[in-house]
Amino acid sequence: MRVAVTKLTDVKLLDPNVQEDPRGYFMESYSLLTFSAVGIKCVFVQDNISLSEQAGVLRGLHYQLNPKAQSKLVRVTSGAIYDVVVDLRQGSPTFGHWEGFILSFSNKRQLFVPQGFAHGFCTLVPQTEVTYKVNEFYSPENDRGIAWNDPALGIDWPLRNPILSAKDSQHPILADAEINFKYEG
Ligand SMILES: Cc1cn([C@H]2C[C@H](O)[C@@H](COP(=O)(O)OP(=O)(O)O[C@H]3O[C@H](C)C(=O)[C@H](O)[C@H]3O)O2)c(=O)[nH]c1=O
Repeated sequence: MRVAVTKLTDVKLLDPNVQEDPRGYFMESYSLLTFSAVGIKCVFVQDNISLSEQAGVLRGLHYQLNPKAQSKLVRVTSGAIYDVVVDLRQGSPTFGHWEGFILSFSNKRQLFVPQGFAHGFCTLVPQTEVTYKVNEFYSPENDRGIAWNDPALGIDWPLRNPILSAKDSQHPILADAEINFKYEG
């Protein structure tokens, strides 16, 4: 498995080994052994799947507060997304910085989003299914979000008028958001 360097420390973009043969392909989408070897040592406790029927759906930017903060391992099992993370760790040299990645069924790339980051994506094609592992259970009382279009973040989404849930159209900007993550260097 190859790990691409990202601009945000601890965020990892992964290219798993794909074993192709005349029948098609096989790949280990997750293994504690190979993922620990690249520094992803958390134990995942829940798998999530979302399907977005249309292109232009934007889900995010979400995070859970401590003590229920989540690390996420994200991959696309149908279609394609522009996947975005934002550093929310107070004291981080990249606090408030964002980075975007194209994850797709065809490129088989995965993104590791550590706790302390907001996460969101927009779909690039219809019928896009996103599958992701989390290392902490869903906690509605700790579920928070920041505005996808916060001018201070300046995220360069590949769309202008996304399809949003009511919740995602009402998140505060980062400056007004409740966060409790500390950068540990
Ligand atoms: C996250 C979650 C949600 N739900 C329920 C709550 C709602 O009744 C329904 C849809 O939830 P929500 O609108 O928050 O789903 P998304 O907009 O896809 O949010 C997710 O997508 C962004 C990109 C993320 O990174 C988060 O992990 C997650 O918040 O599923 C559950 O039952 N369990 C869960 O773990």
